[in-house]
Amino acid sequence: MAGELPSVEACLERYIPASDLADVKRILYGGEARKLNLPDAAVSAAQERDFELLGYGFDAAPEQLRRPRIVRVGLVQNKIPLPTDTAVAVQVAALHKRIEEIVEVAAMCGVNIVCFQEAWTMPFAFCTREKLPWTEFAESAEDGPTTKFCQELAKKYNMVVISPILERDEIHGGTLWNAAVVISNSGAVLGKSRKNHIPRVGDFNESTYYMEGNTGHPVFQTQFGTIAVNICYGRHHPLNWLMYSMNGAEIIFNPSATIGTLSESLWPIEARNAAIANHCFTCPINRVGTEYYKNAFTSGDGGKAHHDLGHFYGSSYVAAPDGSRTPGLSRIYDGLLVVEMDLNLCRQVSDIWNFKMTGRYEMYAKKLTEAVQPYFTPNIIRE
Ligand SMILES: NC(=O)NCCC(=O)O
Repeated sequence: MAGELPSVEACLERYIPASDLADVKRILYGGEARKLNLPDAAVSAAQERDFELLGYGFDAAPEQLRRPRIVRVGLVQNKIPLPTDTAVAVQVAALHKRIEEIVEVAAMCGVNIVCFQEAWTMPFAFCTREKLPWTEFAESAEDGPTTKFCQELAKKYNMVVISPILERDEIHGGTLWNAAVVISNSGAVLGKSRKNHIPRVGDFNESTYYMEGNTGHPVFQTQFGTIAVNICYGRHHPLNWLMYSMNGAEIIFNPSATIGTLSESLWPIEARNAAIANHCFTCPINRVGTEYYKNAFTSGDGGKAHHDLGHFYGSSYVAAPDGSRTPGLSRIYDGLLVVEMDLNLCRQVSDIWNFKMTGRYEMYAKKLTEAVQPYFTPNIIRE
């Protein structure tokens, strides 16, 4: 979008004096992330295919009894390639094609686990409150065309694929869900994780389409690490992150769709804080671009009807358990962020900070059990 700042990091690089830049990065990002050497073929393919390609690495200290557990994750952010009034099947096919060309580059970069953005096969059309044609984008998580497409990618590239889609569950009355399908590198569907928290903010009218998820906090044991998916608005709920961590997640992906005016100042904080609080890696991903709808819609606030939800600001990044983080991908371009991580860092940081040992979970569990009762009285001490 014309006039949008391409990237905060590029701005810092350009305007902070060289003598101060290392300190600024240490304070803002927890240090200068190690740059990955990505293959020339991948760099030129990304250029030809018109997307940004960045690579960083997080290291852990060598241990005597455990070998390093190195994994490469790939975070994909993209615009919708076609106008929102193009035929549904044509839009889906164009998105499959776009993702295929990005995943091919991810494979060249040695990515083991790739994750796409929330509802990646469609425009984020829930703002409109119209049912058709948007509900036609919904597919079976188990054997829909997008899952089949991702299974082929997973087998071809020996890669775990996380595919967040609008799910139609035919077995339960054709209900709709916002779900992430997790496909093993063998090509088998490992399972799905449904979005637990549905936004009721601004034009994010998702509650018109689907309900809060009923799959809890599943964690998937893959060949490359133990992973979970906390979809978008769940990012604002610290206990949601905690529960994935309680189930043993070492990497929590956060595929999202969110806009500048609402959440951009929260974006660098929430997932990074979750990585710190839970001794794990977190991977927030956001789409890019502004999606235009032919029929105007209102926000129910007396304001003018409008044709778009706002600017999706990308800025996908990875945060590590020690609180350091990579720079973000661009705010406006499609991109692939490749991040190498040694999962041994999770336990190493846990042994330093001990949040799992010092957390007073019993006390919280007891009080929360009381607090959700209708006749709860808060413990306020007055004079
Ligand atoms: N997709 C979604 O849940 N967006 C809500 C806005 C936000 O969480 O920033």
